[in-house]
Amino acid sequence: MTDAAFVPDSVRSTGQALLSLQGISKRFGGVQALTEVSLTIPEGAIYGLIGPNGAGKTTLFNVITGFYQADAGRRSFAGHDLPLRLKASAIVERGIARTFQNIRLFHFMTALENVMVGRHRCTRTGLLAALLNTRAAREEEAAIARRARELLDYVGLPASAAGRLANELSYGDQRRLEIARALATEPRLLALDEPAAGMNPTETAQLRVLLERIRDDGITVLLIEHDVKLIMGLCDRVAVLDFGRLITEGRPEAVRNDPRVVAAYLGGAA
Ligand SMILES: Nc1ncnc2c1ncn2[C@@H]1O[C@H](COP(=O)(O)OP(=O)(O)OP(=O)(O)O)[C@@H](O)[C@H]1O
Repeated sequence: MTDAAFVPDSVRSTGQALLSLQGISKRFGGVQALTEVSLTIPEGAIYGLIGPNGAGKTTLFNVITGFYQADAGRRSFAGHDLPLRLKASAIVERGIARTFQNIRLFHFMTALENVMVGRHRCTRTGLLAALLNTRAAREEEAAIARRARELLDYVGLPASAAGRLANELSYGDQRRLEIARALATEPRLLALDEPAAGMNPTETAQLRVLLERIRDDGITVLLIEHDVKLIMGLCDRVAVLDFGRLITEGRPEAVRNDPRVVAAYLGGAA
């Protein structure tokens, strides 16, 4: 059974909030996908979002990243209101970058070019300067390429991968490349939609090390993941959705033993 009066610890606590959601609801026709979800992601955390199939994880993720507009609720990011109507591109500009469950790279561009595309969102030189190939535009392009190479190295791709087409890379490397492209927008919150999906155990272990590094370098991480073992071992906090409601939220060891979570996953009553 869900507990409608549940208020997560992280909502009660003050300070350190990077992203706060209050009373977020979303309906698709006759389906109430989210009902008054409130949670706060503390800055500097790896924050996991789990729940059984159809619980509303992807919907909430899409609301956070501007791909869906919530019907009701409020949200704030880094102390500023983040209006529900903001589009995905505006959300990126505010400092939230995402990856996708099904890899969405530009497959016939090189790995380096894929990351440079992400970086171009942050450039200052205008289109006219780029077309005229001014010195400022050339210098900026060189700086973008330099930063893109750094990011490829940061996510663990070998230097030889930079010039290869994205679709020639291994699955695990494509996932890393997606993360590099998201990081190229210099986010404060990196939102990952099932980053370990389809990975073998070695790739998953490497991903874990990378995500901890990203967190330790000051970028907050949000992830949806079906690999509960990975979530429990990696996350600082975990939120659990069931039938569109937040049923519990807290440290992994507390969430793991919460009877509401056990019941949600087993499909029984708490
Ligand atoms: N675009 C949509 N149109 C209609 N219904 C939708 C849409 N997206 C999600 N839903 C419904 O909303 C509910 C929540 O779905 P959602 O995909 O958010 O769950 P989930 O927890 O991510 O599930 P899964 O783990 O299976 O990916 C489900 O009943 C789903 O069928």
